Amino acid sequence: MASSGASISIEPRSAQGQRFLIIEARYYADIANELLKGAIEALELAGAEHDVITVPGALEIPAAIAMALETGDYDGFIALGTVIRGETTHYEIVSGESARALMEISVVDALPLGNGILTVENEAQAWARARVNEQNKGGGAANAALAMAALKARLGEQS
Ligand SMILES: Nc1c(NC[C@H](O)[C@H](O)[C@H](O)CO)[nH]c(=O)[nH]c1=O
Ligand SMILES: CC(=O)[C@@H](O)COP(=O)(O)O
Repeated sequence: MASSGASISIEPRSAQGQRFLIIEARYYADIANELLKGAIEALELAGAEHDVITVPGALEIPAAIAMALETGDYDGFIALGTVIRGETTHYEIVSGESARALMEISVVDALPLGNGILTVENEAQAWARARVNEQNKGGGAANAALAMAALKARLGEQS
């Protein structure tokens, strides 16, 4: 049955004139490089500008976004990192708390945010997800941020 309501697409439009901040945790530096490559390619393809800031680990990403928010310079955020399970319960803290804090800040502050923090069992799983010519999760996170920025702009136009 056809809907009578307006349809709001979240397909990214051209992001010309928009600026995104990539926050990358370089805990696993080589994997971080690949995630970053995918994210930058996606932003450039959409015509968006970007800055990159680096933090030590995934747990620092949400606070870095909170700090950057105060500048008012960004239309969206892309969180990149890799968390690999070790011997202890620390994995649960790093993977769960980083995701929880990202969800919280994105909802509370209505932020276009793509979560590209891999949470995996081993490096092989991480590489398969990071490689631009495989799962390209960095590009996927950037595309999610672009889509949400487009949605926010469209909803702003309607109000
Ligand atoms: N084990 C991983 C970490 N751990 C470090 C934390 O993110 C944090 O930097 C530290 O606890 C100091 O506050 N970070 C990752 O990004 N990936 C890991 O696998
Ligand atoms: C995800 C982690 O924090 C992990 O790398 C820590 O390893 P471990 O549990 O062996 O200390």
